[in-house]
Amino acid sequence: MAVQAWQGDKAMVTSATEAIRLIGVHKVFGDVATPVTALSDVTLGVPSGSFTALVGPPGAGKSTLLRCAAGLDRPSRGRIYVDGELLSDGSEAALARFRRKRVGLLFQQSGLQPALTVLQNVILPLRQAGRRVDRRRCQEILGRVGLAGRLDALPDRLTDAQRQRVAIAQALATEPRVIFADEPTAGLDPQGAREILDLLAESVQVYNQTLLLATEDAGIGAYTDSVHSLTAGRLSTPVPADSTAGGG
Ligand SMILES: Nc1ncnc2c1ncn2[C@@H]1O[C@H](COP(=O)(O)OP(=O)(O)OP(=O)(O)O)[C@@H](O)[C@H]1O
Repeated sequence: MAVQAWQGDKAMVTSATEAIRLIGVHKVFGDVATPVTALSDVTLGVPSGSFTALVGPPGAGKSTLLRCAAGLDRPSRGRIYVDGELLSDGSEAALARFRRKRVGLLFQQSGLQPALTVLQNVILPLRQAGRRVDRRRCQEILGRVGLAGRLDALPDRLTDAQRQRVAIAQALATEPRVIFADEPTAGLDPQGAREILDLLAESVQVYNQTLLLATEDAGIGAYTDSVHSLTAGRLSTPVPADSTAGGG
């Protein structure tokens, strides 16, 4: 098991089954005169192989938490472990390497390259990470997200939901252990949103990945293993999926 123990933290339970652990994470933006506290003493464990949601209103700190956990931003205080690696101490170069190799990012805007086809967009992150490109596998992933017939299409010929499917395929292609998704269904109609969430839930199972997803949608529990609630930068007790989804 690649996950190291969270040693030195006597209060924490050592766990080899957690993909993400935040310990006492604070994040303050702004200067000393006008600080904005985005995260306040957040401690959170996300089990390996789970689909975990972070729910909260606008400004609650969801994006900040995801950005810190994905190594895109640094906490002001506290420690973050992802896939057994302590992030908070890493250099910029080490963080960038970590992101390319271990983390998948799925954000509101898909960030697809408009001049590249669907298949080329899925191959791109592999090339950027210096990885061997297995076109057959990329095609298989695109088939799994329902785009087998659109491999050669350019992004502007797709619907919003299809573009988000390409972004999911991109996130899956590099085989990250952990995927961070920030409002991945924003702007989609209810049917499109349901399809994307079903797809993400299925991908977590098929590829045995860990997904931490931020949303304002309190109904997310129907898709996830657990839901954490974030309000004004503070986390409240997780809600077991059984109590929100009727055990299904
Ligand atoms: N780069 C930044 N500089 C200053 N303040 C920031 C910055 N990023 C976030 N904040 C502030 O931190 C707080 C949390 O913002 P964050 O975007 O993490 O919340 P959120 O729950 O993701 O909300 P939303 O869904 O609206 O993005 C807010 O008060 C926000 O204004």
